[in-house]
Amino acid sequence: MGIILGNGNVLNQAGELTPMEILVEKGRITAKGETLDREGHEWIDCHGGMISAGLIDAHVHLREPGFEHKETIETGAKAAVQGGFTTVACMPNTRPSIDSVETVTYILDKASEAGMARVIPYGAITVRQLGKELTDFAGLKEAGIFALTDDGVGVQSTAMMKKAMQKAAELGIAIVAHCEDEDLLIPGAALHDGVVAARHGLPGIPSESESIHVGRDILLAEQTGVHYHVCHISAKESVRLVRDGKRAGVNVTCEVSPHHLLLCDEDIPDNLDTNWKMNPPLRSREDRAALIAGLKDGTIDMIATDHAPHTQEEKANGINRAPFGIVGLETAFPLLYTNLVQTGELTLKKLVELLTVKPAEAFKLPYGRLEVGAPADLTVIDLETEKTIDPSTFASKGINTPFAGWACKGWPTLTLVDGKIVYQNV
Ligand SMILES: NC(=O)N[C@@H](CC(=O)O)C(=O)O
Ligand SMILES: [Zn+2]
Ligand SMILES: [Zn+2]
Repeated sequence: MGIILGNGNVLNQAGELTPMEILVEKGRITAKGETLDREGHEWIDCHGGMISAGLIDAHVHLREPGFEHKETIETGAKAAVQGGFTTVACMPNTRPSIDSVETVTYILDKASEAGMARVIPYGAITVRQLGKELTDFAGLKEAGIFALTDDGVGVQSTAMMKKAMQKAAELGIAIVAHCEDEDLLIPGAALHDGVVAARHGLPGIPSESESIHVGRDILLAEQTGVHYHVCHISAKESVRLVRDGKRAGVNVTCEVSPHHLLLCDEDIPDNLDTNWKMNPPLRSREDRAALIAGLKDGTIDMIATDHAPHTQEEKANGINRAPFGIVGLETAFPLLYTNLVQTGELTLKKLVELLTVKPAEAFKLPYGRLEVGAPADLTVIDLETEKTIDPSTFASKGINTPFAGWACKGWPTLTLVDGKIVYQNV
């Protein structure tokens, strides 16, 4: 017996929503058609929602092992499916960091116990993410890592980055970079080095602290031939460097977060609420415009949330001492749909691609496509009902978001992973 998703619509090649039923059997999509034979199958009413391939997030922090007070693999994977994400790639800045086969195995076991979203762990580039010694790339690959990154910190040494890229290229693994040159950081700086930091008399985080690493690494990627991916791109100069790198034939991709697309430093409230503190910081209005332009012209390959849960106590430490980071899994699609698609900045088709097939293509994942034969990772989204973002409804332990109270359409109502219903709210 299979499951038919009925009374739903899918995007066609032209980007129009057209009625379509989807049959799911034994974890795969086995048929698509305007009306399918219901005989012997369970029929689920999608209430006119959009049926899409499950969303993919190449950048989340699940905090386990070590920081279970912020999030666990179970709560994070549950937050993922509640947000329509069926695959999430989790970052290695845990304790211990994901720098050993044991920790990779631990995470994969916990994720399959949770039985929610697929969780694909990143391996650390350097041991304990200290930037001093490369991890065992081949061993980590064998254990099942998604790609390599030291996200949370930048790889400071150019020589170390070059060595990492050479080795990763040999093994066919991507190097994914948190771009931040610590030489250019002022301790305690929390906001972008721009008008808002200046108005508050605060030290700022300059755009060059990011873009210098982006430029350096694109040159190294050109040399080594590795697939190089830039995390949470935020500065207009970084976008330009990636655009030029692509033009020059370098194998470079990048992601942008929903918050950098939707907010800029001028939106930060005067009380300096720490839910507006994240790394990289919200940059200027011009940077935000450059990110949207980069999405439109294909320079930016995908949207990734950088879901970074922290506790209320940690976030209550004031703008200088609170940790960087905001949650994103449960608000990404509604926010982007409402504030980029409904406003006419992006088409719905483009938004869905940026969250499905584009990350799948960049990282050669077998997900993200609504095709017969593909794994049945599916998301149904209600594009009509408006609801207000309410952190008390989050499955995540983190409620650190600057978007509480925003009215949005585009809420996921049904999520299937591997043919199993893991979230349903209809
Ligand atoms: N983005 C953030 O502001 N914080 C991330 C670290 C990171 O993504 O660099 C975290 O782990 O909390
Ligand atoms: Zn980062
Ligand atoms: Zn991150």
